[in-house]
Amino acid sequence: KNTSDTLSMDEFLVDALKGNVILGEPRNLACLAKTWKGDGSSSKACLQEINENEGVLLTEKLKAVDYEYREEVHWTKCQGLLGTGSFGEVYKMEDKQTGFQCAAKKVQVEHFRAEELTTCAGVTHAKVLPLYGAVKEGLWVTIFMKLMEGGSLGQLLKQCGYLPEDRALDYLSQTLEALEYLHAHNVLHGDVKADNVLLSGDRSHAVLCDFGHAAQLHPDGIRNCLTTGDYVPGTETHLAPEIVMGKHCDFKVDVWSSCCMMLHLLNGYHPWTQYYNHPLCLKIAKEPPPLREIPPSCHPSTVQVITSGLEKEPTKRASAAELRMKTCKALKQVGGLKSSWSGEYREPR
Ligand SMILES: CN1C=C[C@@](O)(C#Cc2ccnc(-n3nc(C(N)=O)c4cc(F)ccc43)c2)C1=O
Repeated sequence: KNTSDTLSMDEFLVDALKGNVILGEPRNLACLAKTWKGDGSSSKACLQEINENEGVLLTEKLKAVDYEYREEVHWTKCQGLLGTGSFGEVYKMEDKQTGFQCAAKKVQVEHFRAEELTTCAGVTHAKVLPLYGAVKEGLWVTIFMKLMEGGSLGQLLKQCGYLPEDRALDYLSQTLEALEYLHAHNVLHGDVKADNVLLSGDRSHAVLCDFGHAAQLHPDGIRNCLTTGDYVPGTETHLAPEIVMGKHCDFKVDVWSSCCMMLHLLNGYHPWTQYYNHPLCLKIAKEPPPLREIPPSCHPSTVQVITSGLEKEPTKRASAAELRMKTCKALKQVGGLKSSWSGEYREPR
């Protein structure tokens, strides 16, 4: 089918989807999500819109009833808040009909970015959090996703201070696997950090989440400047120099952030914060990369990994694929994954 047919097919589909919740495909959700732009002034929202319920569910475990899927009617939050993502709160939820439990992130329509869904819909990778669907109900967008019993790496760090080198290398390697896949599919994550890495119940598996800052970069390499348009910068301590300087940005910004996360895992605190006050972006632009924050106890190959990922010049910085290989080698050099979860607390360095 040529593009114009496909476009009209998508437009036709969106028209059919408006006002309904169906069991559908990722591309249906991606098309519908693009119509969920907050017009910025909820006063315009007429009564009909406040009552509107539409969306696409991607798994049969979440069952719409008569083309509706409403909170407290068809699904309900259970227990408390799991965490907070970019512009949203995350809850554990249960489908009232099937009893299936998963996680749900609620975002106000005016803060919703279609990229949060268009970049991860249809993405299937062992290291990326699976999307189960999304519905709009009035002025809220609720995004459903797989429940990760181990919580976030950020929460684990708060519990145990900082991680042993082998554990930190293992989580960095899994994060780089996700980035390698996303970058190969022209998706830039935009907010790589410990809070956005979720863990399985036994903490052995990690998945990358939170596409609220993601961007689909055009493969023809047109000048991508993340500080224009509706890009919402990620976490300040993890921002790459080219972002804070408003320069050309590409996938390498995620590699820089992943090594800022690595310093956070190894030290128990974000980089820059022990040496500088806010606004940190001026220091990130001016100062050399924070290599002095690498713990002296680290193996030389671990130092090499972080050094390659914290190159200020993006063209000299390692790609996610290159850094993952270096990280796997470093993990072998330190003797592989040995440290157990003894639950001991390590006072941040
Ligand atoms: C595929 N997809 C769809 C929405 C998404 O952009 C997100 C997110 C997000 C942001 C922050 N935090 C969590 N978060 N999720 C869980 C969970 N699934 O169990 C969770 C559990 C916690 F303990 C803390 C934060 C948590 C999830 C995305 O990636």
